[in-house]
Amino acid sequence: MSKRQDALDYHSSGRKGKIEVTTTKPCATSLDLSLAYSPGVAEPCLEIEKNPLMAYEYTAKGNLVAVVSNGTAVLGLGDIGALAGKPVMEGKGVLFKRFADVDVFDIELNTKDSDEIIRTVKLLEPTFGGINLEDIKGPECFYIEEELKKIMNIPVFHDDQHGTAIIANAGLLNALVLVDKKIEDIKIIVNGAGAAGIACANLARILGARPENMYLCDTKGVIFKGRTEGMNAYKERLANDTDARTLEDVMVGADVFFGVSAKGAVTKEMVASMAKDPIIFAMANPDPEITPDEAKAVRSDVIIGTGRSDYNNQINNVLCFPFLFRGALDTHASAINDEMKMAAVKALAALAKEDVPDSVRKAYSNVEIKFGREYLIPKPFDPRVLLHVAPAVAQAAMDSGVARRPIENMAKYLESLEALQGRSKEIMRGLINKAKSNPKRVVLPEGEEEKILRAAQVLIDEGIAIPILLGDKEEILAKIKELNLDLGNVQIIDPATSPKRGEYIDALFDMRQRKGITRAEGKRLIKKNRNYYGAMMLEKGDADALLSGIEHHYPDTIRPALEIIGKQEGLSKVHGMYMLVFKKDVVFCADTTVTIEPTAEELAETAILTAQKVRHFEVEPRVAMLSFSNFGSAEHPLTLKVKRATQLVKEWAPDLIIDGEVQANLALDPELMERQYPFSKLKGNANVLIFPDLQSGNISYKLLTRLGGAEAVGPILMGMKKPVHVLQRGDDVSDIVNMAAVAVVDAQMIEK
Ligand SMILES: NC(=O)C1=CN([C@@H]2O[C@H](COP(=O)(O)OP(=O)(O)OC[C@H]3O[C@@H](n4cnc5c(N)ncnc54)[C@H](OP(=O)(O)O)[C@@H]3O)[C@@H](O)[C@H]2O)C=CC1
Ligand SMILES: CC(=O)C(=O)O
Ligand SMILES: [Mg+2]
Repeated sequence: MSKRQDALDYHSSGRKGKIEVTTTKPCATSLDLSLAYSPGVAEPCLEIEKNPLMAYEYTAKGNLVAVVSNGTAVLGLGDIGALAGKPVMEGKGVLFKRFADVDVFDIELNTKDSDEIIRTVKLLEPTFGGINLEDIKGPECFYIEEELKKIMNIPVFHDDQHGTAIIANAGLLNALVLVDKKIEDIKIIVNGAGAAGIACANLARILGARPENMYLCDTKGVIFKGRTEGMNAYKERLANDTDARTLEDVMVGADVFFGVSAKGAVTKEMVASMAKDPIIFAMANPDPEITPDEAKAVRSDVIIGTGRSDYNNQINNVLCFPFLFRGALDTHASAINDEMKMAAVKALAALAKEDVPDSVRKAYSNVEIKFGREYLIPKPFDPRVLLHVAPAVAQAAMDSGVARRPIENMAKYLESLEALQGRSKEIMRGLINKAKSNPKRVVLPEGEEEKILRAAQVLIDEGIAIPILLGDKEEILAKIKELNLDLGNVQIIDPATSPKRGEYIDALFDMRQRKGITRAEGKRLIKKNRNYYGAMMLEKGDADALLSGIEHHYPDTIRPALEIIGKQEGLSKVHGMYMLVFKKDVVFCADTTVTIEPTAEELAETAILTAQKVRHFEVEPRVAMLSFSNFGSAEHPLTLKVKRATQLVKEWAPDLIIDGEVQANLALDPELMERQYPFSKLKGNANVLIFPDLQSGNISYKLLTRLGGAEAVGPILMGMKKPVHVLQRGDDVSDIVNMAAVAVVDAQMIEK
């Protein structure tokens, strides 16, 4: 199918268009109706009448942005009219929602009369927390924005001007670092002197570019002092005192080209005439002024970005407006000012220099992403952009006095932004904060693995754990250097040469001599098998937790821990669970990894240990003992086993909220439970699901991740004497960090 057809089908398949409105409150009963609408709704109305700021409390205003366009400069398609521009405006709504959870109404206005637009938008003020002007052409856009800013008390921001300027200049600052040039010295060409061009030029000047080194061009060529054709006050202010008349003229010796004009406006010859290490941001959409392939064909030293997502270095305002508005809305800012824009430039530029998480690499087909010529600015799917840009903007709003609701606790604010990105972040953040309150030593036997080293960096930077790396010291240090990490004085131990190896060999021999291990074999295991060395460190108190398995088979990792550490006294087995995170829910599933056919006693043990572990996550467990029967509805040895296990849990842990045996749908439907089985102890839907055997547990959690879209954290091992967790092959850095936090909190509990 053609790309054109793909795009048309994308827009027309299913519900037409790209957006719909959903509600945030229930409206299922007549009580709901009386609250949502008459008579209840009168109460918030009266509160807002008394104090208009209460609209932020009782309505969606504070998170609602109008994307307003008259369709006169839709991408680089030009004046295609308000209606034809609607797919782009809906698209902006999708991006606002996807990247920053900002709600949008797109408003297409069928007029080219600037004053009519101003009047209309002003009248919309009660509805919205902010106004994002989009694809309104220059020079009208300047007047419209300036006037609206004067008369409105909510942020008004023309995305094509400032969003583009912010991202282009953030990219420029980083590109200049790479080519070792100073902004004061460079010659900059801006092609296109409309909304985007004028704003890009103005911001570059604020950042230090010299007016005499900057040349603007439009359809009539260079904008020079004294030109009369096609001029306006905004072009006039940036006119250069020059004899050059064409783009071709000014491109000679230029260091930087900003293209915000039209497809194909730049030729290969022009690129060839630029200075050494030329920087080209060909930002026209959907087709750039010149493609990266064309530019690279004539200049191997070029650094190039485009507005498109299918090339490296996407210089597009999508990287700005969702996050900038997030910070502005969260502070109830009355405006988006220069300080906030500058904060966004700096935050974006700085973030590109940081190490990139695996989740981002995965979203981009695992390509290596590292600050450099092909990665100047962060990627839109990098979840850290929200966490860096929104707080920087919010802080600038507060510092510059436009915030009407200052953020009192930035750390909490950051957590709330993480929560926007999913429940897992929120729950994991709780656990990570617990870990940070008293970090413990976590030994990582796979010390030279890249993911382990990157995870160690996060653990150190965030103060979650004190990593100890096992492996060849020289090799690990070289890898740290190659990855550009800074692990400070991280402890690195080579088991082959460690002074402790004798003591550990003796201990292993003592433990295992009657279980078939000779002294020579003990020596080999401690020196050569780092999982044995790591487990022995834990046993001897030289580490507080062990985390391994990223490059090993599960049995190879767990065996040394079972032999050396062993399970807790009084337990029949160790048990394994997964935390499954859905958009709105979290469930904990066990046993998903260890015991194939548990007895009733073992099942009861799984339930109790899982409930205990769930409390580490600050979640109150509600346990369902799953089967294919509801409270005796089907009598069979398998259902009777679950029934008996439930009774045992009730005896052994009488305070636990638990019931069974139940079918999965009933466990997750409190209304049905209340209606049909009002006697059940399980009130509210279950968040801990105990499966009757390993087959059902393992199959279910895998189905839930595959078909249900759940994110899985685990396997979390329960019942070991000391904290040991097994990583999965293919785990990301964030998975390793999460499991380290789990291990640290385990270690804290043991200390208590
Ligand atoms: N990557 C990104 O994030 C963004 C990219 N853009 C792109 O920038 C372009 C302009 O958008 P915007 O500023 O909003 O539109 P405007 O209509 O406000 O401005 C367009 C400007 O480009 C000039 N122009 C048009 N064609 C040419 C050409 N062949 N050579 C030189 N100048 C030309 C026009 O000249 P004149 O004044 O003589 O009419 C005008 O100055 C679009 O392609 C758009 O997609 C815009 C915003 C963000
Ligand atoms: C990206 C954008 O806003 C534009 O091309 O108009
Ligand atoms: Mg636009």
